[in-house]
Amino acid sequence: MFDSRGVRRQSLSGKQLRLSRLFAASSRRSLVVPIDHSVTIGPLGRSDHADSTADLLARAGADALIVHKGRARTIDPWRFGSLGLIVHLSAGTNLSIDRTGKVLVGSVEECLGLGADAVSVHVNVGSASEPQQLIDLGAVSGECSRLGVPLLAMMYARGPEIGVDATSVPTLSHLAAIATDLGADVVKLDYAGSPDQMNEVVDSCPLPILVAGGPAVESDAAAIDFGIEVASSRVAGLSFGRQIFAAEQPQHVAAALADHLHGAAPSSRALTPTLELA
Ligand SMILES: O=C(CO)COP(=O)(O)O
Ligand SMILES: N[C@@H](CC=O)C(=O)O
Repeated sequence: MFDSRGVRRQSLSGKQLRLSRLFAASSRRSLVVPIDHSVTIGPLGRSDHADSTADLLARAGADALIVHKGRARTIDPWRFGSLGLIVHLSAGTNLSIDRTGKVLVGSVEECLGLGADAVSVHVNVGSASEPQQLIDLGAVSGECSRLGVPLLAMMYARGPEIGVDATSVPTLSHLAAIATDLGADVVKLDYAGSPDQMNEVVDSCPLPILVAGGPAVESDAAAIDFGIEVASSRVAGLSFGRQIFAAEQPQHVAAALADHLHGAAPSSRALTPTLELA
């Protein structure tokens, strides 16, 4: 589409518009903070922890929070003035016989009713229930396309007999390919171990990649250094949960990472080509 001056204008879809809210306009990069761990491991703090975490993330300049639907209702809506809301649709617990099993616990429509900007699904490739988890990813991506809602796929190689290195370039590229093929808009992966190796994964994948933080490191400074190292690759951003909410000073770590990402050179894969707005 061209305007009267012959300048090409991208016609917007709901999915593209919502997706653009999750990335900083300056860098096209994103700091997303998941706090969806409580279904798996139990409470992450006091009863108001989700609200206080959303408050500090908004102050720190993070781009979005990932939380389950019921927990989202414990958060003051005013926190979401600048902070995006991603509602997580997967659940599984560490008390289960199948600790890598995941089931869907909500619908995209329900998340829209909560005000979500996007939804997320977690898939453990290699789990005994991998086939059902793939069915669920495909079904949610279909619903997301119909309703114009971005889908973040959290892809991990996890299972009792996983016969590959879960963070190798081939494995991470395979996980990213599954997310791409089944219709996700953004994929979250473990770190490949070095910026060069992460760039190999980026080069295999048309989707923006966010890197997960993994278990909290021993100091806030180490968490920040780790995030800066990851961000020196061409990934679209960070999805750091425990590195931030388990930090001694979560707001300090989140602010340092958000500042770094937003001041950094744009990632070439930060947004899909259809998201170039002008
Ligand atoms: O899957 C996860 C949260 O959704 C794990 O995130 P972290 O490794 O950053 O804690
Ligand atoms: N994303 C995980 C929770 C955090 O570790 C899940 O869906 O189980």
